[in-house]
Amino acid sequence: MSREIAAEPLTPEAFAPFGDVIEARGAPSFRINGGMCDRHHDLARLDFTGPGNPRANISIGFGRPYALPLRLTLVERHPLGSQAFVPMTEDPFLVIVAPDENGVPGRPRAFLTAPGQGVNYLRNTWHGVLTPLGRASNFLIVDRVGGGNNLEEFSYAEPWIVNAV
Ligand SMILES: NC(=O)N[C@@H](O)C(=O)O
Ligand code: NI
Repeated sequence: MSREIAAEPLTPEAFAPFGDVIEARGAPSFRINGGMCDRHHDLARLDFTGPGNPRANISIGFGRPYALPLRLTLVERHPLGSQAFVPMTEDPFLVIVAPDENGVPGRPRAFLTAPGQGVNYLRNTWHGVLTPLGRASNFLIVDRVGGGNNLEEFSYAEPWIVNAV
């Protein structure tokens, strides 16, 4: 079995089992501010649970770029909360997810974002860490603060070679 992973274009349909694509696509949900603003509403399934009064947290991550092809060994998941990354530039980034197979991640899938697309990982979804491409850039992060352990990491025995052709 090849350990080469070719990135796919990020689409809501393909990504749906893993999370949501955050972007202003198609007609707006509705207009606000007297018609001066088109609102694309309720784009992500936020989900925070567990001990210690969990709540949403907004942060900014200054992500440094990774070179391709990427040797992927580490994926992680957040059992107590969803996690969203929205780029603050038009630069693409790599979105890596994997199905859960009895508690361990299976073969990863990689998606390349179109300019401006962000993602929301559903709670407990295996994913690679934030992987900017191109320039170092800021990302808005929406995830969980609260009690308990919200990070589970897994290292594959052999690396996957991820590329974006
Ligand atoms: N820890 C953190 O803020 N980021 C990671 O969870 C990640 O998915 O990049
Ligand atoms: Ni994460």
